[in-house]
Amino acid sequence: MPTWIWIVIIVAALLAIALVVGFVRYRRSRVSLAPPSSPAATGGSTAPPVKGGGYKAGGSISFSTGGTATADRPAPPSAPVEPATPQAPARGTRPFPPVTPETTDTAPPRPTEPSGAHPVTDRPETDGQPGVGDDAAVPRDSDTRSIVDVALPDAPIAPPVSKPAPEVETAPEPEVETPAPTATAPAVESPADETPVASPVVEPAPEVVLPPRRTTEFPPVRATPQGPVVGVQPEPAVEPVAPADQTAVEVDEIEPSAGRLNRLRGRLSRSQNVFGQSLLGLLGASTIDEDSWTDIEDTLLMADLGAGAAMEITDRLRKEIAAHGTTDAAGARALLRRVLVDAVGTDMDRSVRALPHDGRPSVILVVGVNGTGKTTTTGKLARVLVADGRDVVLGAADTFRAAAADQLQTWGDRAGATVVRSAAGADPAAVAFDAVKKGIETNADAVLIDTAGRLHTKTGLMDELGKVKRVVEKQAKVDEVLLVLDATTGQNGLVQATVFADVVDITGIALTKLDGTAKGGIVVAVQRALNVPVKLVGLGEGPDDLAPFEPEAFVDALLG
Ligand SMILES: Nc1nc2c(ncn2[C@@H]2O[C@H](COP(=O)(O)OP(=O)(O)OP(=O)(O)O)[C@@H](O)[C@H]2O)c(=O)[nH]1
Repeated sequence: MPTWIWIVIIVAALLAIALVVGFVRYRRSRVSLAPPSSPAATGGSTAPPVKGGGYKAGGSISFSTGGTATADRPAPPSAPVEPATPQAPARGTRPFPPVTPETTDTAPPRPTEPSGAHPVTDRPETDGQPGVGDDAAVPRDSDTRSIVDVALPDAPIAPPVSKPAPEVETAPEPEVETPAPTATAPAVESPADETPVASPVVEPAPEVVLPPRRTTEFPPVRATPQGPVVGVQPEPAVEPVAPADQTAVEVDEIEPSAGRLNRLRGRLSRSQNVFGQSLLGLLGASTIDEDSWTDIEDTLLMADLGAGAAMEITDRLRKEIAAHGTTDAAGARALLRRVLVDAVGTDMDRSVRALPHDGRPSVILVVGVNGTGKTTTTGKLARVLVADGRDVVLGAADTFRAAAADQLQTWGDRAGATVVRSAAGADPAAVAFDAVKKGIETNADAVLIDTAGRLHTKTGLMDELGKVKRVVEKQAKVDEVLLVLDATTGQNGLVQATVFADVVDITGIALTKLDGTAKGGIVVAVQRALNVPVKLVGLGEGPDDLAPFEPEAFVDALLG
């Protein structure tokens, strides 16, 4: 036979082999899912369809003591930690979606911004990226945006709060007569110079009115003339203190924290179902091909999981479906649930270190960018503690925004917690010091310190938070540094979170406004970026809309 015939035969044979191999590989990359006609038809698949999808976490917020254990970092998440900069995927086939500056785009002009303009426009070097001190939401510096504007949901009449009425106290004599520094520019000081300046504490004396009455709104906070000044009066930077008229305040009935999540059922699923339904829609298709996997990864990215997590979840889901030979939508859904729960992490200590130890109150610093919900979360947490029978002192160390102390005062009054505050513009560290001092003197269980986040430079933030922490630790250990993050700001919030983590040792995250976003994947992203667990989630503006974060309930709500 001539040579050319042999060559033709060999080439034809090679082509045939290549075709067969290509077809087999193509078939393997497709996963066919079809609804089972019967259990037998599905090989006895037992995964039941998940119903409801509401946030059904059964537990209450769990508290623990700090003490020596608090020096330890929480256990790392099961998944590997991504680099701190979320825009730089560790490995990836697609670039991370650009950060959408939706907040800065849509935020109205800030009338009370000191410079008269948004800081982003002031800082061209940021290239439009958010920075420390940028508002997470529409700025609310005016007195018109405080908790007094928030309507409370109807609450059933509950038994009276069985806490003793806090004593009416006069402001203590300041221990140090050194002039207080003005708060506009906290100076970097050596530890030796950080003897806190006793601020002119305006001690509220919440009057407990028994029996408690059903209330649906906070009474307006009425300004009263400034009381006599004790000690050295710091320069008021914004406006004089307008303490609440205590006689007008009633103590709320507070819902017990246990079981309250039933009331929040559905809040999360309503906002997140876009994400969950998209994923389930893709997985429920009759075939899942390469394009489907790409769409699944994109959906995870759009939910703000971060590039690394989105790719890992997609890869693992793909492998699991292939390994289990899953051929039905319910089975694929069960696998998706398991993969997502693992990504969120079930082995992290999510208890809030709010219980006293060593004969001293626990101290919790609440930090975060302004507008994220720090004051609200501080107030909500105080309510949970008080409902659990704890004595709580609140420190209004957010002295930057004039209304912040009033807002916290209202939360404290309504919950029956003591509030330590000072004039606007006072040294936040002095207020924090006074609050802890008060907590120790009154044998309180927990001192929650609300701090300001409006600092336009990392150095300023470091100076202020660092000083607050150091000054507090002259008296008691800081057991928990709770970073409050606004879930609606997504990756923007994540950038700011990493800055805070550089400044203080964050021990827990409170993710607020999860009721208003479909980007619940930020839970995974922020845990990976900071290596710190999400401990609390805010699911509404109501006073009891704070819930413990429970991975499985959260994922169930995502999947609707
Ligand atoms: N929907 C919703 N709104 C929330 C939640 N948490 C807080 N908010 C609202 O977010 C807004 C800002 O809350 P604040 O507690 O004042 O925020 P902040 O971080 O203390 O702000 P600054 O004092 O300016 O630093 C308020 O209108 C709150 O009612 C939440 O979980 N869900």
